[in-house]
Amino acid sequence: MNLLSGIPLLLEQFKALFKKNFLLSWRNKTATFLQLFSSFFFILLIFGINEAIKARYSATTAFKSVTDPKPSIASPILPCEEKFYVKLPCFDFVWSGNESSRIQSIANAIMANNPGRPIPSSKVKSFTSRLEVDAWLFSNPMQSPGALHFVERNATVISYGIQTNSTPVSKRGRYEDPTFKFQVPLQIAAEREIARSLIGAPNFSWVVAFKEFAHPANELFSAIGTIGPTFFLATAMFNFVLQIGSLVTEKELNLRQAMNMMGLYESAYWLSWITWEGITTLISSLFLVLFGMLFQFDFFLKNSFAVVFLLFFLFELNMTGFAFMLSAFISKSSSATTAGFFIFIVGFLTQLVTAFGFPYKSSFKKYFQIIWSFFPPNLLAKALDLLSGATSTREDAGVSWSRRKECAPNDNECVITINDIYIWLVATFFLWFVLAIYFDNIIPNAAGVRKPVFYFLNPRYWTGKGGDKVKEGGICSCIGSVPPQEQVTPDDEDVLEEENTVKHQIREGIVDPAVAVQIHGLAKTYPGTRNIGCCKCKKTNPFHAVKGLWVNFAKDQLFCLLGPNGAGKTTAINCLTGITPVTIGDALVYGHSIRSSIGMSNIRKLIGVCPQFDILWEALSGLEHLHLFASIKGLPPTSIQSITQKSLDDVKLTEAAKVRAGSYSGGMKRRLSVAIALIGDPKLVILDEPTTGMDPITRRLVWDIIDQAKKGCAIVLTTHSMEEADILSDRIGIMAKGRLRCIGTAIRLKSRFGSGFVAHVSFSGNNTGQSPPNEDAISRTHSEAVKQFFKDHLNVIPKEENNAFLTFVIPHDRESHMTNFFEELQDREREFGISDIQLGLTTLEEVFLNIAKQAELESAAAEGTLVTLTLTSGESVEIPVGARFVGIPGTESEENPRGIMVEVYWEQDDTGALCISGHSTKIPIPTNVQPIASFASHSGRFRLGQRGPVHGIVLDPSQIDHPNFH
Ligand SMILES: Nc1ncnc2c1ncn2[C@@H]1O[C@H](COP(=O)(O)OP(=O)(O)OP(=O)(O)O)[C@@H](O)[C@H]1O
Repeated sequence: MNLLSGIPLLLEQFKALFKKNFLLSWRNKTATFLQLFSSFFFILLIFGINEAIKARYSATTAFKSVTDPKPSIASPILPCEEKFYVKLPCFDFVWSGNESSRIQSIANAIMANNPGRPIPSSKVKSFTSRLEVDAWLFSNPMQSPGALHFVERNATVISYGIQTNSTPVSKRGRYEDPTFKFQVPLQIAAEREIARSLIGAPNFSWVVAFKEFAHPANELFSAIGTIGPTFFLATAMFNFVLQIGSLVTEKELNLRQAMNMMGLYESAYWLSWITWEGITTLISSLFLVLFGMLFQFDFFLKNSFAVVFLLFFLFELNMTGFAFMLSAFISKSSSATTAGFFIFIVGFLTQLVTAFGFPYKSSFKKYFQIIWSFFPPNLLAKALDLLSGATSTREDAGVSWSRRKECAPNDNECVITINDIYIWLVATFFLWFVLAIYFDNIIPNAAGVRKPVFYFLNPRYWTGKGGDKVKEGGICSCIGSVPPQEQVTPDDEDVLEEENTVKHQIREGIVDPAVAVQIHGLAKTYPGTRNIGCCKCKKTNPFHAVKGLWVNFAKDQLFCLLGPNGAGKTTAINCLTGITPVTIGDALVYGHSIRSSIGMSNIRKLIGVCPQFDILWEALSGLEHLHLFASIKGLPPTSIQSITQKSLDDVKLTEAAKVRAGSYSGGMKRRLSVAIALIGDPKLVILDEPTTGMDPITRRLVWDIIDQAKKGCAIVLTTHSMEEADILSDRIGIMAKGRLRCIGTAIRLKSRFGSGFVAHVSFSGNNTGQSPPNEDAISRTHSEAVKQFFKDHLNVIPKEENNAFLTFVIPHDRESHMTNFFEELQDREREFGISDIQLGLTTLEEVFLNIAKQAELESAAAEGTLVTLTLTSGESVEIPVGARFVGIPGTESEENPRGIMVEVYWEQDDTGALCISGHSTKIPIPTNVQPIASFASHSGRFRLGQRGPVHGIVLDPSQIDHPNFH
């Protein structure tokens, strides 16, 4: 099939990723709703606050246009109880000057002539002097709203003064104005009665009225200008948090890595995100402006639509770029909200500072303005200030599109215009976007790999001819020097032969057309790092995970890589897929080197990978996953539909094709991962534990699929299921401790590393142990006879036995006697009471365990790892992990001059580590058997009567040939 490449592939990938982004947003409706419509709630809130403030000032005419102001007549002296805050008993007024009878009569006239309410004398208090009044006011606060001080200068001059409590107080949202409520009535009454007294006309009078100026309605408070920056920043934060969350989730769940492995172009990835976010930003800004107009804010109605819309669009777009940049530093999607909250708080504070005039005033240095403008919320605050200033009064016309480059109407300083703010927002958006891509490259990805800090200075990077060299560890971590790996010649003849074949092919330049992947000397050392964190220094040691792998993977074959946990299988696979850089050596996949970036990009077109853990979007269906990965691989768009349908049929997911992967069972997810790996007929398929979590029926189905996929491609499979390896593989390699320990077909491995053949003899009759005593005795006789027969002919004793069956392990060296032996045994079946004889090779599991034990033994020898073997007889000895034959120190006697030994049985625990499961009966150590040299240093030190552990003597298994041990 011809796959797309170049620009058509880029476009196809872009379309598929854009669709994926759309589907993810569509499925996450609540988040998308908030992203698009959160502005409505904030505009509604601003509207509510605006209305509340207007209502608060409703008593004033400030918000109304007044052309013909109405006079208001000054009120009489009010009862003191009408003061908002007063202490009872209270006085309507107090006065001084009561030594003068004339003043006395003026005060009495004030009380008697108060319009509509003569004041009783109990509500008035008189004093001789002003000082006495002050003393009384001081000791009786809040008991009188005002005081009058009269002084009779001479017959024609009476002077007076007024004191009022001028502190304005409010009650239920209404302010009390002490001047108009108490001072003016007292003043009018005092002047009136003084005038009457001086001119001697008791009815002399005049009217005083007050009028405000005629004035247009004022927009005294601009809610948008004052609280708008904070609220619109909050609106943008919804987008911000969701964008960081989406980007980081793809990194965190290795989804991006999976797409990269399948050949995703970085450019398609970024382009799809920025386009999608650009569209959502455009729509949400449009809604914001429309909601503003709907609520009839002058800000939105008077300023040109284009001016306001462009401001919000560019601001939100800028915040998107900012989110992209920050996402490079965040590795957990759950941290997105924290990052968003932090930016909001910082933005809120800097906007507050901006609202106070910093730094957009001519008095501030230019560089303050430049630094301040790098943070988008500050630019928004300034723009909102300018635009709301341009609509602060009814007469202001706002900023039109053509006037965006001019100073805003009420901006006297004119340090920055709306157009300047647009330019800043666009420029910094590109800056954030470029930084986002840069940081994404130089900050370690999920596999701990990054590009060098100055990678962009390498011309080869831009020409696409390499320059994609990667590094391991963070920027702030010092990678220690990688210690060289010692070159070890394989012990195993097959592994050595494979190594020599590969070396020969390389030396002679032989290109074997049957070979799909040629791995030569591939080694991977995870470097030790020293991370300098905030308060601590984290140090890790270098670790040799793969120690020189030489192997060919043939076309049309399945190579199964087995090995205990931590053997280095996944590391080797990650090197092949380009996730992890190799330390030494190389691999050629269909001739393309994994060490070259061009080679790697060609390899990505050839491979399909089913990773160890399912890498799927919970919200996308199986069909959508296959469509996406088919497009990433570059399958022609016309064929995608039929190919994906077939893939789904193959893995029996047709019925669940449209169900979201999040609701798939573990087995269904694995099947989908296998289908993704096989889509587009890759030439090399890498399946890392593909059948984990599958039930036996589904597992068999997947085995069939894998078996069929072998045609035309090479498959590398890792598994912990020996049955799977046995059934599927053409060749098996078992790795342990980073090295290939054995290689060959399943039969070859069994015959070379298994302990031989397993014979299973079952007896007829009731052998359950419930049989009558005479029958029981007969079956015991049969059993003893068969045991003797095996002992006499093959020199083996049963490995397992009960009344119903006997199991014997027959070593390979007795293979020549077996034909005659079993013929005779079959002939004498009736005589021995045998119902069934089964003969088979030992299992792959046994081979695996033997190899694992051997590797553990080697590493224990190197590292000196010991475990305690407690014998059934009660003694304890320390033995290296994996040791099979162990001599017990201190058991030497005349009868057994070399002492006693046991065979130790090992099994693997849940974590794959070896642990002791039991031991054989004790037998004398044969004279020819020697301890293994590498363990001699701590073997056999007999400590009877001394402190400290007793170390067992590790004996060489190749020298032991005792029937008890087979
Ligand atoms: N990034 C890393 N840094 C340091 N050591 C690592 C890193 N990744 C893996 N290792 C170590 O390398 C060794 C091999 O790991 P690997 O995952 O390749 O084993 P495996 O054979 O695939 O095991 P499993 O069967 O459990 O998947 C392990 O000891 C592991 O701890």
